[in-house]
Parts: sequence; C-alpha cells; structure tokens
Amino acid sequence: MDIEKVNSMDFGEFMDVFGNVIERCPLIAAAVWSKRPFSDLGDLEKHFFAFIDGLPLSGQEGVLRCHPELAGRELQWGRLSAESQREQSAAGLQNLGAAERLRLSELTAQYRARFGFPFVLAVRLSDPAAAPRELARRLRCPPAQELRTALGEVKKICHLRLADLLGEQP
Ligand SMILES: NC(=O)NC1=NC(=O)NC1=O
Repeated sequence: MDIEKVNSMDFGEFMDVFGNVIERCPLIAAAVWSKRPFSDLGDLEKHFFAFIDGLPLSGQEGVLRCHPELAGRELQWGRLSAESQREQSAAGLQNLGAAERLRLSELTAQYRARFGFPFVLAVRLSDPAAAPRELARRLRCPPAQELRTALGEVKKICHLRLADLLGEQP
C-alpha cells in the first residue's frame, strides 16, 4: 500500500487499516486521520508518536494499560488482537515451558504492582528469551524513566505495524 492510497482513505477505511497500530487505542488513529495528507510512512508515524507525546501522564499510562501482558492469560485464551497474537506467538511466547511462564508471570505481576501498567516490550525486536532479564532490569528503574522506556516500546511496535501495513522494510 502506498501513501497516496492512505491519503485517499475515508475515515472508516483509515480506521479499518490503522485502528490498532497502537494496541487497543483506536482514538489515536482517529485523531491522526485529521492530519492527512501524509508525505510518507515517516510522516504518518510522526503523527502517531506526537499524539502519544502530547498526552497527559494519565493518558500515557492509559495507553500502556491497553496493552496485553506478555504471555499472559489473553495469549493462553486466544483473546489477543490479531497483531499481538502474531507478535507474541512469533516470539515463541506461546511455547514457554511451565517454569518460564511462571517466572514471567511473577515478574509481570511485580512490574504492574510497581508501575501501575503492564510491561511492554516490542518482542519482534528483542530476543524473547531475554524478556525476563529485561523485565527484571526495568523493574528497578525509577517510575518516570520506566514510563519513557515503555512508551518507547509502544512506538517500536507502532513502527513495525505501520511498516507491515505499508509494505516497507521495518
Ligand atoms: N505487553 C507487551 O509487550 N505486549 C506486546 N508486545 C508486542 O510486541 N506485542 C504485544 O502484544
């Protein structure tokens, strides 16, 4: 899909395609539609990122809270969005051993208890086996710093999803 096609989309088409590039936050795509025409993928992405950066703290935390846990119940029960399902299963999170799954769930529970939002990691860009180690490292970060790190992961996921949709190299 090229950027001219994107610019020609009406609101419904745009939402059908881009509504979930930020996981379970269609409001962001609905707002970004107003910014058309977009010059290229980078311009489209810039508007998604700018919306997130312009949110108040409560809104930024809300974006993170819309993300499913890594290898959590929603993955077990097949309740993930198509995009998350693809990402998490491609990262092998569906095939964790019982001990690995328990370790990850313990760490994600500690993380959520400390920060008030789930641990978000762009699993397509990281070694999934390193997720527990990365989670344990980030668990020790100051809240303000961790919020920035987590939003950075949301942006990486957004970039990958947009690149997929526009048929570009991520
Ligand atoms: N909590 C998460 O990090 N979730 C996810 N990361 C991805 O890359 N896809 C997800 O669903």
